[in-house]
Amino acid sequence: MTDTLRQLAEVLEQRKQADADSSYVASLHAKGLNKILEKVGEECTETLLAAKDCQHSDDKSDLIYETADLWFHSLVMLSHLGLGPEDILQELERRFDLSGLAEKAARQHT
Ligand SMILES: N=c1c2ncn([C@@H]3O[C@H](COP(=O)(O)OP(=O)(O)OP(=O)(O)O)[C@@H](O)[C@H]3O)c2ncn1[C@@H]1O[C@H](COP(=O)(O)O)[C@@H](O)[C@H]1O
Repeated sequence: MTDTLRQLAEVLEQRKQADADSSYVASLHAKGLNKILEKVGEECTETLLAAKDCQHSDDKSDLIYETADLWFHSLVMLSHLGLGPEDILQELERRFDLSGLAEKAARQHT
């Protein structure tokens, strides 16, 4: 699973140097951060709608498709800002064995 993210991140880094006419990722970088954020927001909304629509259905394919779009555009956003999936995975790993409720309580006492 992590290997897929690593491979995609490598492609995204290569596409920073690519021609915007032949690469969707390069075209997003060329349009700049605001366009990338607009796409992340759009995909986020589409993911929420797909989740609502499929909650009582056995067919979750739309949710899988929209979440893939959201993850992909989030990775482009991170790449644009000099970050990659390894930074997020590292943060998630740091949180292993730390209850969300305990973490929240600790924050409220600082
Ligand atoms: N995983 C993806 C991926 N997921 C989604 N998309 C594109 O993201 C876009 C999603 O935007 P929308 O659904 O809003 O469609 P749209 O209306 O065409 O978009 P806009 O015109 O509104 O920007 C579509 O063009 C999809 O093809 C992706 N484009 C590329 N990748 C990966 O990135 C690699 C590099 O892509 P290129 O830079 O195009 O070579 C590819 O080999 C893939 O591995």
